[in-house]
Amino acid sequence: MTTTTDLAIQAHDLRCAYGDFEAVRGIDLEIRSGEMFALLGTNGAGKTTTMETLEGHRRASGGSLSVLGHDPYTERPRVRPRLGIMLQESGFAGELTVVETVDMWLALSSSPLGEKHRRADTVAEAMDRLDLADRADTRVVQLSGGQKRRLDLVLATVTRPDLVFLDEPTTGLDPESRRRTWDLIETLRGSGTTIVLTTHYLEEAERLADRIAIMHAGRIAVEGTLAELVDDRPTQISFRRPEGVSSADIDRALRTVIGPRHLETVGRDGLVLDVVDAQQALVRLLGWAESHGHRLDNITVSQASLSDVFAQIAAGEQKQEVAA
Ligand SMILES: Nc1ncnc2c1ncn2[C@@H]1O[C@H](COP(=O)(O)OP(=O)(O)OP(=O)(O)O)[C@@H](O)[C@H]1O
Repeated sequence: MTTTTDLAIQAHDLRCAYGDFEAVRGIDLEIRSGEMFALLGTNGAGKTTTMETLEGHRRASGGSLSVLGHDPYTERPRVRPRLGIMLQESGFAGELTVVETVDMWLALSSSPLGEKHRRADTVAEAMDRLDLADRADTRVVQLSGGQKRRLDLVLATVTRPDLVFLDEPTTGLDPESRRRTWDLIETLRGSGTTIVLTTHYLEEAERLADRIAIMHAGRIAVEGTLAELVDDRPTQISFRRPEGVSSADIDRALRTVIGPRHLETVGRDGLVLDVVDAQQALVRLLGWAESHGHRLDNITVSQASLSDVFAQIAAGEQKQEVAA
């Protein structure tokens, strides 16, 4: 059982409004200490508003919220020193060098890492971790987009916060930089830091997050581990219709032998079956082909993914728009 003290963030019926418009419409969140939690959502779902409220930048318009045991808005001085925040857009002074920027950030932050010698060690270590050591004396204005993003991450984590908010940490990075950033985020989590992440890259959430919530229209549509989110979704088996077998014949045979949840023809002769038990369906499919002397080409089996879950939520959105 999770006790309240294990929770870094606890929200109940949290609401956030812009004037009369309620952007966040009553969400419940329980994020455990040391957990990596991904907050995803369709466009305009309310992720940024939620993050800003959790960070203490915005006052909730309803419900209750506790971050590290305090109200992040009214008790900001108690919460802020323990937070690291990586924003989507950083406002660095371009004329400062990388090391000056990190040093100034530490000096301004209310973190306990105040002493000068410890500060120097911390800056060097952080820059090293993020492959920015050879850019220490480069002016920020001269950094590439990817290097700026890594500097954002240095600033969010250099004070060794208990709770870090990462807002789209790998947007604009090439695949190699993205992978390196993922490694760093995993190292951060390994050190016991609680991390709340937003991202538009679903594979990023799949790879990094312990639990995932997908928001839609101000509410949390689904929430759980990746396995919980995809578990009751069908697996897809696809293959090419064997030569000499008509669509009607194969349709009849597959419905009898496998009984798929859904059967679809793709293109001229591609077939896609949604099945619940992939192993059983495959055995039956191959048995049927063998016994009838058919050859099945291009067989693929694909497990349901986060993108299927996301697509279904987004499709619900389109239906609502049409109905509206
Ligand atoms: N300052 C504001 N004033 C009025 N409405 C706002 C304001 N900021 C955001 N909204 C609205 O609140 C809703 C949620 O916006 P929010 O930026 O939190 O969504 P999001 O999930 O981060 O979206 P996206 O992924 O598209 O960036 C949207 O309908 C948006 O238009």
